Amino acid sequence: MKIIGIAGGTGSGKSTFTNRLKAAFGSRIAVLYHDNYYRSQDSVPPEERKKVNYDHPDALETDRLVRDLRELKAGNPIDSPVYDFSTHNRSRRTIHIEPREIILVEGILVLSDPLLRDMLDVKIFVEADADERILRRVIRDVKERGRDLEGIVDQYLSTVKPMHYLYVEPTRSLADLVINSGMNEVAFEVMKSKIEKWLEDR
Ligand SMILES: Nc1ncnc2c1ncn2[C@@H]1O[C@H](COP(=O)(O)OP(=O)(O)O)[C@@H](O)[C@H]1O
Ligand SMILES: Nc1ccn([C@@H]2O[C@H](COP(=O)(O)O)[C@@H](O)[C@H]2O)c(=O)n1
Repeated sequence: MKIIGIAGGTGSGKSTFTNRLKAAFGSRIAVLYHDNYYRSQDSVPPEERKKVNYDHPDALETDRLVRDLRELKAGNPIDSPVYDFSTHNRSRRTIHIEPREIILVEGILVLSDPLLRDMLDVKIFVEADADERILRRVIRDVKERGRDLEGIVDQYLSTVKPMHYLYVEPTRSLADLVINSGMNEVAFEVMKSKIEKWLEDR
């Protein structure tokens, strides 16, 4: 089994790149989203949840993600948690994931944790200008994550932006490949060929 990590700032195009690879290989690839491992906040009142720093590594249960990857590597299925951004909490659902030859792990901080990073066979960092990333995030958070403009701006200035420069951006230098867009055709072809080779060699 090979594990590919896809990191990068919010709105950089991580999901875009991940989804293109997934679409090319279908059921031979499984995807684990680090976002699904945001900590459960059952005991935190809804108003308080909005104030949490979700861009700090401590907001994520990365040790559970590492355990799940180890299980998959050992040939065992896992039940991944599912996160609900509209309630800032884990949903009651889980996703059953069977071991696959290729696993993609996507999230802003997947290159930040040393244990997780050491499990990755390829480390990718997707970059995009900060203004483009925040503009994309505004549209996405309003349309898909139940947020309002004022809240998005407050959160961006108070936590998302400073944490990006503290924890996300420094992991760029740890990547094997830095790509300038999730739509980058050359990077897609390179990764597609690499995955095809892995699958042939099995
Ligand atoms: N190169 C691009 N050009 C235009 N829009 C893009 C590009 N890359 C991503 N997007 C759009 O920006 C939004 C955020 O991209 P996404 O891949 O979800 O980012 P991330 O997973 O890094 O937060 C999505 O609506 C996506 O369609
Ligand atoms: N309750 C939450 C949890 C996380 N976020 C934000 O999600 C961003 C990471 O996801 P991307 O798809 O944008 O990479 C991260 O920047 C967190 O701020 C949130 O808003 N609410």
